[in-house]
This record gives sequence, structure tokens and C-alpha cells, in this order.
Amino acid sequence: MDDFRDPVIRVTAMPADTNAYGDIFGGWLLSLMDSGAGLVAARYSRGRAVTIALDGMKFHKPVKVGDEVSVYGAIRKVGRTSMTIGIEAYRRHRAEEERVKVTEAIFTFVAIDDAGLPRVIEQED
Ligand SMILES: CC(=O)SCCNC(=O)CCNC(=O)[C@H](O)C(C)(C)COP(=O)(O)OP(=O)(O)OC[C@H]1O[C@@H](n2cnc3c(N)ncnc32)[C@H](O)[C@@H]1OP(=O)(O)O
Repeated sequence: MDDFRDPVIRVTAMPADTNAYGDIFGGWLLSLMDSGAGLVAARYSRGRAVTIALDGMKFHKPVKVGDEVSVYGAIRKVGRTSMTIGIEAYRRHRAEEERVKVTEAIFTFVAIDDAGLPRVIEQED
């Protein structure tokens, strides 16, 4: 968790984000995770990057309205044009300290140029 020190996204889960049962909608969380991975990918590749694949998505626990939701992400692997990014989301009751992992997934992003074609990522040392 060392590389998950700071969240890439932190928001409050709101009533508009709920499913038919009153808990937070999985698609909302997935969208947050994709956005978080997109921030990590754009920063690492220093430019445009898009989602090409999503693996190992798991919803561990429900999120409730009013919870603080924090998305953490870190580069796991870098290829010629692609980046593999580990993403985890945590909930925290807004008035308590305990954090609980609610989702995890591995996103693959491809760095693209202005024409939308894969571009080579300059590797960091
Ligand atoms: C449809 C949507 O709106 S989804 C949301 C946003 N995402 C998008 O719009 C992306 C839509 N997809 C695309 O535009 C194209 O697929 C592109 C530009 C991202 C990639 O073009 P492709 O011709 O498919 O790429 P190509 O086959 O050269 O592969 C590019 C890299 O992705 C990797 N890759 C391809 N498919 C996968 C996969 N299923 N899982 C993991 N990595 C993959 C390749 O290994 C390659 O990595 P490397 O260069 O590091 O070795």
C-alpha cells in the first residue's frame, strides 16, 4: 500500500448515485475507478491515454450514501504503449475513522496520439 498513500480521487457518495436498493450503484464506482486510472495513466504517459481493458473487477462491500469514497491507483507494469494500473476504492463512514476496501480492479490504458493511435511511452528510470 506504500504507493497508495494519496488518493487519486476522493468524493462523497450522494443520493443521486444509488441503485434500486438504496445503496451506491456499482456503475458509479466503476466510473470513478476508470477516472482515477485515467489520471494515473495520463500523468505517467504525459499525454492522452484511454482504457482498453479491465480485469479482475470485484465489489467487496456496499457503499452507503454519505460515505467518503477514496480511489487509489498505482502503475503496476508499463509496456511499449500500454500501462497496467492497479485500482482500489475504500469507503469511510463520514463520521468515523475506519476504512474498508470496497472494490478492486486492474485497468489497462493505452497512450494515444492526437490521431487516436497508440504512441510509445517514454520509460521512467
Ligand atoms: C469504446 C469506448 O468508448 S471504451 C472507453 C474509452 N476507451 C476507448 O475509447 C478506447 C477504444 N480503443 C481504441 O481506440 C484502440 O483499441 C486503441 C487506440 C486504444 C488501441 O489500438 P489497438 O490497435 O487496439 O492497439 P494495439 O493492438 O496496438 O495494442 C496497444 C497496446 O494495448 C495492449 N492491449 C491490447 N488489447 C489488450 C487487452 N485486451 N488487454 C490488455 N492489453 C491489451 C497491447 O498489448 C499493446 O500494448 P504494448 O504496446 O504495451 O505492448
